[in-house]
Amino acid sequence: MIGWLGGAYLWVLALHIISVIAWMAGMLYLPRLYVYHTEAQPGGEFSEKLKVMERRLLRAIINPAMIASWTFGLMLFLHLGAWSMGWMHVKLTLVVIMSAFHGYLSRWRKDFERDANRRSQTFYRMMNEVPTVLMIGIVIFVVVKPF
Ligand code: HEM
Repeated sequence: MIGWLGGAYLWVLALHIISVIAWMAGMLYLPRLYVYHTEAQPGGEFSEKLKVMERRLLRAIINPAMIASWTFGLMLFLHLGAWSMGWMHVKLTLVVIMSAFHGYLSRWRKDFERDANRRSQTFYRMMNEVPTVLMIGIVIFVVVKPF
């Protein structure tokens, strides 16, 4: 499989970076909406507006962008034969944690949807930092390739 993308490699890399930017934009913003949501009166106008924003952000941007990031990323992975690269193992581990965090964001959205959130604002403020830290690690491993 190594080199199978041929001249399309750079196009796939560009598509990977574009989809990763969209995924990260949503992952960085959604927990911030949850911070605001803890301040809203359940059933009130602000809360209902936040529910629509959260649902659209997750379904229209974050979910498709994650699928595209994985698809293009795995194409690059096969092209490079990246299983032999140490940095790639660390990057993939961090990306798997990012994907699991995506799953938690989705679960928490459903709690807000049902007016059933019981987590505090402090909790969401802390969770808000998780994708930032993961993203910094991923970019350092993929660009600097420390090992
Ligand atoms: C979803 C699963 C992912 C897979 C399987 C994957 C895999 C890859 C592979 C194999 C490359 C090519 C590396 C090279 O050309 O040297 C790459 C490039 C890149 N990836 Fe990912 N990636 C994923 C997600 C992410 C995420 C979440 C980020 C950022 C938060 C990211 C950021 C980058 C960047 C910035 C590059 C360009 C590096 C360069 O050309 O120097 N990737 N990725």
